[in-house]
Amino acid sequence: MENNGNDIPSENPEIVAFVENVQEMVRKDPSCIPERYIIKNHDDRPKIAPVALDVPVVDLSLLSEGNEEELKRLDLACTDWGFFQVINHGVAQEVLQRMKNTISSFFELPFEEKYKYAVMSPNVYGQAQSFVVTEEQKLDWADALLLKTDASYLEKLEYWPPGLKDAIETYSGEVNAVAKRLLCAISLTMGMDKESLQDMHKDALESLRVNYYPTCCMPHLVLGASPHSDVSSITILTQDDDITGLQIRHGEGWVSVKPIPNALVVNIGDVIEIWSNGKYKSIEHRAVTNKYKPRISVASFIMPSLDVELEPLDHMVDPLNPLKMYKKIKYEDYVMAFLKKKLEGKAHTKIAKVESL
Ligand SMILES: O=C(O)CCC(=O)C(=O)O
Ligand SMILES: [Fe+2]
Repeated sequence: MENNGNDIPSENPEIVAFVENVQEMVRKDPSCIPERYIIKNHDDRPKIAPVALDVPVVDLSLLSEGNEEELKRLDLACTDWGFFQVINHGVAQEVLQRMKNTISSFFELPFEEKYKYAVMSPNVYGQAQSFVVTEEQKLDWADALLLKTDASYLEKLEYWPPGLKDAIETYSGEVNAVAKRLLCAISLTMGMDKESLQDMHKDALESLRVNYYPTCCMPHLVLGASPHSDVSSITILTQDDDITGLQIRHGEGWVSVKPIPNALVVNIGDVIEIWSNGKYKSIEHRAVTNKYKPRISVASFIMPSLDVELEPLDHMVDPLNPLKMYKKIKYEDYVMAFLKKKLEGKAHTKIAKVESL
């Protein structure tokens, strides 16, 4: 492993993730882009202004009232896009703003301060990729702070960077409430009782990933986040209002998710794709960088408990969708397999796919 002074020693040789801190690298020399970040294949390089289409927007207050038209909009969004922006979600603008400000302040701290959180398992701060499995593997132009935010970890606040505690606790409490309301609406659109998905998230896990994408002098050569789908049930994302960075696969190409101020971006994760037998899509997405301004995004992953056995729900295997696309797999095994591989689009979903498909 190359040592440039930012390497974080790790007891675990498997974790070579903390090779370099991108923010520090850019601070020292904004014109330097090491080989390991440059995407060789031209087709995989990001197009900064791809297809101009807007992802669907849904109104959570209407969904929670059971508005039929809005539920239909949600159903289409989950089927055709796998992504949607949520407005009227009830999270106060101040809560979102405080979260973003607090995160910005954290990333402005000297490296040595942030570094203290690098090895404080279960939370980590460091290079954005959790597992870098080969020396050749391309690295993402990003740093990340990973925090477990479900009830069992909220008690272990000593792991949390001071100053972030209050903002994150308030924010994740509110996001949790949004998640519950969304799970109710999605239960309905999947033809189940309102409480069904919530019941399937007893002892749910939740983790929060704060992504920090430093500026890059040649944004067309690197990716902030490599294409991947999330292993969650749903992911709820807050992003900077004035920078477009998230792109999702749609049709033949990539579509930018243009921020709507104070809206939350939600995507269907692999768990709901499996439960719905592929009707709802866990769509590949990636993040691009820019020359002008660092970008922050905060992703909350809502996940079932690790001992849940995933497989398509019986009623989702219907005459329209008669073949089971996924076999039974324990969620823990699914997540572990994901973590051991480098991010490669939807390659990790293969472990749950029925072979003949
Ligand atoms: O920064 C973004 O917009 C995307 C982040 C993301 O996909 C993730 O953290 O899983
Ligand atoms: Fe993601």
